[in-house]
Amino acid sequence: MEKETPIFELKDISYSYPNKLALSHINIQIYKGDFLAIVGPNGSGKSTLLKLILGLLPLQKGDIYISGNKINQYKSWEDISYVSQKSNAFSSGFPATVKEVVMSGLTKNKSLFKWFNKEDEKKVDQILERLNISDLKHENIAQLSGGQQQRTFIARALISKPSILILDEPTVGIDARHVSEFYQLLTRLKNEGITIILVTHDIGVVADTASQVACLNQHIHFHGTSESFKSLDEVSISKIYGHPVQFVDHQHERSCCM
Ligand SMILES: Nc1ncnc2c1ncn2[C@@H]1O[C@H](COP(=O)(O)OP(=O)(O)OP(=O)(O)O)[C@@H](O)[C@H]1O
Repeated sequence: MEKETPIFELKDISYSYPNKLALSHINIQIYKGDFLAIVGPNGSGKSTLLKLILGLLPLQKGDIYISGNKINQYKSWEDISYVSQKSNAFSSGFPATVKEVVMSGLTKNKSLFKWFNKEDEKKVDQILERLNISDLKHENIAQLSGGQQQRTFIARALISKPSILILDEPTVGIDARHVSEFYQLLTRLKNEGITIILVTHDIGVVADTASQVACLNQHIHFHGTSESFKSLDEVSISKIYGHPVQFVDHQHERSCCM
């Protein structure tokens, strides 16, 4: 049987900022339908890795292939949606409603100067309903809570029906109920066949939600199924994090204290 082409293939990637080595010899393959959680301590290179995958930083060493094409020859960027860590950092005067922000997610599929139509309005309504924020449609984005803003940006990322969703710490500042709703949404999206790459600090939750976990700290220290990640002991995870990690046993799940 012919081997499946990975959606993303990173070959021996290293990246340095002036005076700072951020990533060293990264090799990783991500396949269609994978839900990969990338975990690691602060400053371990997670955002840098995402930015390289998205072509937002230039390659210095190594190669990245997307669906078999060298990254600089890849053309179907509209298939990839990205929600950045700073998406919900707004100044209070930012003049846009939830509807406008979500609709702007359709612009990458439109030719310049083409106005939005009734069909686009319908898409906005559907995605707002799906994320349970229909009531916020005409609210000013800057005046919403962090959790509401986050869901608005997820809606914006999803409205163009991407086949790949990349999220950088989307649950920062979100309360526990919304975090749990958010992971249920990701599980649904994964079941629909969307490939998901998620950078997060929620180790306990991702181990139960993602299909694969990669532990990054300049190098990839571990990459495997979430089952094999869950079987790692405190000593192994502490080594990855570079400081002691203690597991807390809740009734149904394991979480981490760092
Ligand atoms: N623009 C930059 N210039 C110089 N150094 C940078 C720059 N961006 C990141 N770094 C450094 O590179 C390293 C990796 O940063 P990166 O943001 O990728 O880590 P991270 O794992 O995403 O961190 P966090 O969990 O805190 O968001 C850090 O030491 C950081 O200080």
